[in-house]
Amino acid sequence: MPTTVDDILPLRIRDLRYAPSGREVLAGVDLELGAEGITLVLGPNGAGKSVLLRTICGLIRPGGGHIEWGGTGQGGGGLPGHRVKMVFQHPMVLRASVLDNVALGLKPLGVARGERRRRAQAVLARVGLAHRAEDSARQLSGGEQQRLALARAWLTRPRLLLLDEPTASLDPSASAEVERIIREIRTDGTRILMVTHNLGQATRLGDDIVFMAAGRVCEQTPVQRFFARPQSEAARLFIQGELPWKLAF
Ligand SMILES: Nc1ncnc2c1ncn2[C@@H]1O[C@H](COP(=O)(O)OP(=O)(O)OP(=O)(O)O)[C@@H](O)[C@H]1O
Repeated sequence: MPTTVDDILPLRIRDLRYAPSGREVLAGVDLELGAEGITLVLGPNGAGKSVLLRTICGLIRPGGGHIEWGGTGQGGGGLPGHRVKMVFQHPMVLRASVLDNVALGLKPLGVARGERRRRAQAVLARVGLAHRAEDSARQLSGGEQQRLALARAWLTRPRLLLLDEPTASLDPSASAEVERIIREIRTDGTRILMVTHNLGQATRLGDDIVFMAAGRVCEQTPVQRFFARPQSEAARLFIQGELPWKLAF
């Protein structure tokens, strides 16, 4: 039986460092992501969670360390193109229709215009925005814009999706809808690494938790064990609401 070599996962990160102007923002991050599931990144403000995601997707160049993509054993830190996508707390929305905003995701892949629009329409139906396809994207609510951003990322069937607080500005019902979409994207075969400050959301969505403080990963633990018996003192204080809002670097 032929074996498929996964060019993205597992993802192995070793001793990742980033110190702009000499201040350590990532102070030696070790992390491993297996082939499936949803990993939630928790930690206090300033822990380096967003910087870690931006470094993984190539928006920030690390000062040191190693990112190894996939099961080939070949590392080097190069990003394997469109197979890794990131969605931000405030999504980028162009002055164009909802459909064109989503179809845009397929343009770099050389997909013909008609096919781009057909696939965009199909993914819009999956995020509940099919009826808004021809509306101006800038007229969408915050929750709808976030669903648009998820649709644009989902359209390309990424192997790994990085989500930086995608529900931080949303009300509970809009958040619940985004959580439903995230679960569907995962079921479709996309690995998810997501930052959140919402502990309820972490228990609802997460398979495991990566807890960060002061630019390091303190622990990576299955979700139920994390909340019942965190391994690190920093995580225990964080769960109890007693960790200082920002740890000194
Ligand atoms: N592009 C950047 N270049 C240099 N420093 C940065 C950059 N982005 C963030 N920082 C700094 O790195 C530190 C960690 O920021 P980061 O946004 O990763 O924290 P976070 O854990 O995501 O916090 P929050 O929960 O508040 O979003 C902060 O002190 C921030 O000012």
